Amino acid sequence: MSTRIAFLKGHGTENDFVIVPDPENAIDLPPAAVAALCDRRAGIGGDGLLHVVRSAAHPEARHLAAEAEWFMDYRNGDGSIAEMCGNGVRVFARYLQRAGHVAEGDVAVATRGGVKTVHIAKTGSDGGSAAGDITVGMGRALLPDGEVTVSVDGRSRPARNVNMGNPHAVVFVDDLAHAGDLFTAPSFSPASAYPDGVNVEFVADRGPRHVALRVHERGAGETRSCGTGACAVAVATARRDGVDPSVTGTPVTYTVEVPGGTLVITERPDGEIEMTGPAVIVAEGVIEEQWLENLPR
Ligand SMILES: N[C@H](CCC[C@H](N)C(=O)O)C(=O)O
Repeated sequence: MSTRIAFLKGHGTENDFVIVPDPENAIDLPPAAVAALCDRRAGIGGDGLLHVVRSAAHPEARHLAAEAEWFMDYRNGDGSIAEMCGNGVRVFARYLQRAGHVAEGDVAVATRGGVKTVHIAKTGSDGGSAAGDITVGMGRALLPDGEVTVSVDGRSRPARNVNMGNPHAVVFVDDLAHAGDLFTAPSFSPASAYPDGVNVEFVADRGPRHVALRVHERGAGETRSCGTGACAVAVATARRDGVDPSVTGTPVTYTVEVPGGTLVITERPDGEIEMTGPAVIVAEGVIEEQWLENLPR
């Protein structure tokens, strides 16, 4: 009799995730297994997978256990590992709340990009789909120097290099259709700018402090939303607009429309970036361990 492993499905502005609760880090999830679970036909389907592990039980998070009881072991849908996932950490917090591990209010979550503070507002009657339910302290953006270009459909455009713990290239366009079909990853130059690949965001203005984006995510393809990408876009747009809260001493807030909804990003004078948006648990079920064990390794 095979063991049945619990999973849940959730999303934040339609960036969707398979959630695998595994407090003691007992479930082996090699890249091929993650890719199979995230497969939208032969598996459960998701842009990524959130492996829910106690920090003390994971070699990469043990040193953070005193600060954050839970570690978000984030994987991209192709099985690759990313340092951070902004929509994912909101959905992760929603899972912790639903499972009774945390109440509404503040919770610290360990990630490969450091410990993030998450504030869970009182869940609305709609189960958390309302915008503005969960706020994440995303840390500071790094804006490395050096020219970067991104090419799609044979046209190169300048891009702003922004690191949110994971790498981003932000391209300003007049029309989001200029991003092309995004069936394949845009190319970038110089190759040295992103030795481990990059998340590419195309941004169009929608009004004062209001932009819209499309994104090709490293390890996932075009997604309906990217939380770290929305933060990178907000900071790149602020700098394009000549705004730097560390200089003005005043926070700046951007509304970022993603194909799957809306995220609100605030950059504070100390450089901390806060992202607010919804997070919804859609379903729960079981994974047949026999199926998981028979996957290619
Ligand atoms: N694909 C990204 C990780 C997920 C980021 C995105 N889903 C987010 O919400 O931040 C990367 O490889 O860096």
